[in-house]
Amino acid sequence: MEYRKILIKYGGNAMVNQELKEAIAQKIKTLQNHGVQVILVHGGGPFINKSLEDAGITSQFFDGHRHTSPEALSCIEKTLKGEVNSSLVNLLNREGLQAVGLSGKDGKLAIAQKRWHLARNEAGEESQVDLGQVGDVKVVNPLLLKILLDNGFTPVITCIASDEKGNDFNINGDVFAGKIAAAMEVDAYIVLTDVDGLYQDYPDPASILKEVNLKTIPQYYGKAIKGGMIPKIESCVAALEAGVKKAVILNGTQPDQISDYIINQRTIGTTITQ
Ligand SMILES: Nc1ncnc2c1ncn2[C@@H]1O[C@H](COP(=O)(O)OP(=O)(O)O)[C@@H](O)[C@H]1O
Ligand SMILES: CC(=O)N[C@@H](CCC(=O)OP(=O)(O)O)C(=O)O
Repeated sequence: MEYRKILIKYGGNAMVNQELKEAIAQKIKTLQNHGVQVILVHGGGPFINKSLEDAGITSQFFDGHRHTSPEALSCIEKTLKGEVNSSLVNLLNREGLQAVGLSGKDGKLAIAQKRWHLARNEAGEESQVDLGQVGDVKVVNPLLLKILLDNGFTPVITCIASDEKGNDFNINGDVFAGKIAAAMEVDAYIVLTDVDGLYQDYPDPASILKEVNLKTIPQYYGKAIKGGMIPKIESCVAALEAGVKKAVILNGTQPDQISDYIINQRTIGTTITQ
């Protein structure tokens, strides 16, 4: 298949060092040279962990979502924008791209709403968890991103957004990326993390599931799909259900996987199929 427009979600766990981030930036430039428009959405979990620790703020995860107090949110926003986003924009610009750093707030490209998280215990009982200032994406306004892409700019977007009243929210990077991928009607949604894909028996890499069908996903929750994999898979499902043709989880610590998948069309990673 021909890829004209793709969204890459770059997870913080795959931003291991500067060389690796540079290699990812080079791959994005290669894709652009091949006529592929790229939207880059990023998180930065390990960088946030460090900033919160330095500030003496503790945080806890529920099914891959970080409970976020107002005090933590301020620290998270500074880290994602001032540290992670700014560094990625810089690396892409150095490769010769024209990168534009954004969050959901810019041009109101994503409007958030508070997330009421539904947690399930081992007995299968559901309860609502208040995650504080954690949001979901309510609406995406694609115009700004279209204008940027059509004029040769590379949007680099981090997962902070406000609701209509201007309240700020921390949104899981995968959840945020899946919604943008859907609204931008990309040809492929690529999730870069620090493992080769979804493993049936984590952490055994030999147990990688090469293909998982939307219909069979529910049987993996609580088994293969745990922790950080929950929002990743959920975001792939959301993107596919909204019409995105391909969703795949690749290993961002092996940057060649990006060109292998998009340019050489090799079957790698875990593909979530319709
Ligand atoms: N079945 C599984 N297969 C692969 N990874 C898994 C699985 N279950 C949980 N994980 C964890 O999910 C992590 C990736 O999610 P996350 O930590 O949120 O990364 P990122 O920063 O890329 O978003 C992996 O590093 C791994 O520890
Ligand atoms: C609500 C929530 O969990 N927000 C995430 C945002 C960053 C993120 O998702 O980073 P990765 O893509 O590296 O995992 C957090 O605070 O860690």
